[in-house]
Amino acid sequence: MPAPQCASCHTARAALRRPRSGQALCGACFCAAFEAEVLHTVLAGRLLPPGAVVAVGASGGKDSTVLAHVLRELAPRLGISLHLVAVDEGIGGYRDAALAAVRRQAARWDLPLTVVAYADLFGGWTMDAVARSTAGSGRSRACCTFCGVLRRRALEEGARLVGATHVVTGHNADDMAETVLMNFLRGDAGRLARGGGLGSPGEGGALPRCRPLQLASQKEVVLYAHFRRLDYFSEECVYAPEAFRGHARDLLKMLEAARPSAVLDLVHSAERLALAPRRPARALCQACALLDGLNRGRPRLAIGKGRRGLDEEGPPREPQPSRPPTSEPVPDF
Ligand SMILES: Nc1ncnc2c1ncn2[C@@H]1O[C@H](COP(=O)(O)OP(=O)(O)OP(=O)(O)O)[C@@H](O)[C@H]1O
Repeated sequence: MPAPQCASCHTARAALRRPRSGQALCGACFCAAFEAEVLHTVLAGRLLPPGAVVAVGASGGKDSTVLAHVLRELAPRLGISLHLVAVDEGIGGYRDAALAAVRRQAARWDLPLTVVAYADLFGGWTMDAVARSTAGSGRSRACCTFCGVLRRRALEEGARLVGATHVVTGHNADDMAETVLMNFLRGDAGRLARGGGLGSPGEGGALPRCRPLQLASQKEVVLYAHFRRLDYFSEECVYAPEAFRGHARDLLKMLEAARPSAVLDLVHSAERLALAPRRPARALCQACALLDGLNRGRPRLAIGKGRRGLDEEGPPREPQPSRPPTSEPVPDF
């Protein structure tokens, strides 16, 4: 049976059915619809005002590749300028190849690119050194906790370096729904309450951040990359396989099979949640608390598995001399 006609232009043959609506579209009309929806997300949420200098967190993966491409298409209408910021976490056998993809994108799209490295920002610590330091049971989970916090800080530093006024990341609806599930499963009411919405207005002096793809499904991000023939890096991080997120992802797939709207329902429920009162400011920010634990050779304390961790409050600690990760810290996992 021949493919139906595109429901939008009525001239080309449809190349896909949109996963959520079932609408049959040709590749060109699908890409135009996808871009229009991201434009709507940005305008309706007032995420990026005219004149904004936007640092795009560029990992080389499909989401940030699609985000950078879509924002480049929309930039003239939004009146914004873009700067790619890539973070080199120091993950051997993974990040170098991903960074090569970012460099190709920057050259092809004629966008400025700045690379910032954990090793330079965090007193010599790379993710490989952190992984060695936290080796033992639960190693990979700890890696993702450290990496998430440090990457957030690194992106902020990179964005400031290039004079950005806003930071955007490529998180899509599936990423957000997984995060909501993870926070529920961990009973982390504070993160649930803080994680909703399309971004943060830039509290505590931080640059405003947003996620323009937050309402786009992973399947459609992949379809957009396919029809726009985008070149991206698709391998999984070497530390990801045992991360807790994998369980949330499996659970989400089962939920979605039973209830196709489950992903967006979870995203929207998080937007409306206000479970926990705001926590008082910590003596140390998350990144500094983690680095402090690493430098003491006690990473377990920093992620909340010790007596006074990331999620516990306490009086400020005496500053410790920074210890470069040349010798193996005593693992306490
Ligand atoms: N090394 C990095 N440098 C700059 N930004 C990053 C980096 N890693 C992640 N990000 C930003 O954080 C977002 C979420 O990253 P994460 O790795 O959690 O998810 P992802 O779905 O695999 O994203 P992507 O497909 O873009 O890699 C990315 O889309 C990107 O904007």
